[in-house]
Amino acid sequence: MSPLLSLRDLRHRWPGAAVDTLDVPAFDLAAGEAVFLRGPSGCGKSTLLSLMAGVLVADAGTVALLGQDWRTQSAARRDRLRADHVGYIFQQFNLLPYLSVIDNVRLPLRFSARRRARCAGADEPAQWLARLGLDASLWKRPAAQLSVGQQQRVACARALAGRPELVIADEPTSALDEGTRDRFVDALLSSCREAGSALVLVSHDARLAGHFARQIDLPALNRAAAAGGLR
Ligand SMILES: Nc1ncnc2c1ncn2[C@@H]1O[C@H](COP(=O)(O)OP(=O)(O)OP(=O)(O)O)[C@@H](O)[C@H]1O
Repeated sequence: MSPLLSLRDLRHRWPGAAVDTLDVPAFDLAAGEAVFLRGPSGCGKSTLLSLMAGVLVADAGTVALLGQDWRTQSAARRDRLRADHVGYIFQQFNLLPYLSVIDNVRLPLRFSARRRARCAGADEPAQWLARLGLDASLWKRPAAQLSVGQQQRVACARALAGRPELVIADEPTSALDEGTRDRFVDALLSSCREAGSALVLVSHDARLAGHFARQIDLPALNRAAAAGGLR
C-alpha cells in the first residue's frame, strides 16, 4: 500500500541562510501511523512539519501527501488539500478567542466539504470534545476563558473534526504541567486511532517518546545536520 506521506530527497534552505536546514533522503508515514519526532532546538522540526503540511514548499525533492506532491500544486490547491486532509495543533493553540469552544472545533468543517462529509454526525465536534475530556459546561464559553490545558484539548478536537488523514502537533504539551502531559498525549493518541488519523508529534520532552511505537531523531535523518551545516 502506498504511504500516506512520502518524502524523497527533500531539501529546504531558508532565504538568506548559508546552508540547508533540511536534506532528508527518505521518510514515509503509513496511514494511521503515529510518530514521535525529536531533536534539539533549532534542528528543523517545525520547518519539517510545515513542509509536511504544505505550508512551506521544498526547494527540491518530493513531499507527497496522498500521492500529491505539494511542490507541483498551485497555492490555492495546497490550501484546499490542507483544509481537506490535515489537522494542525499549534504550540500556542491558535484558537479564535472570542468564538465559543464548540464553534472553534467546527471551524475546519466550514472550510472543507470533505471533512463535513466525513463527520459521523452533526454532533461529531461535540463528541471529540467529550472524548478528549472537556466538560460540556465549557462548550459554549469563549475559548479565551478556558485554562491552558482545556484550550489544548479544544485545539485537538478541532484538528480531529472531520477525521483528516494527517494530524500534525508541534510541541502541543509545552504549556502543560507534567501530570497533565502524559494524560493529554494518551488522549490524543487514542483519539487519532479512533479517527483513523496518522499523527506526527514534535516534542522536546523525550519522556513522551515512550507513548509512541515509532520515534524519529531528526538529526539522524537529516543529512544537513550530518554535514554540520546547522549545528
Ligand atoms: N521563518 C524563518 N526564516 C528564516 N529562518 C528560519 C525561519 N524559521 C526557522 N528558521 C531557521 O531554521 C532553523 C530550524 O528552525 P525550526 O524552527 O524548524 O527548528 P526547531 O527544531 O523546530 O526548533 P525549536 O525546537 O526551538 O522550536 C533555525 O536555524 C531557524 O533559525
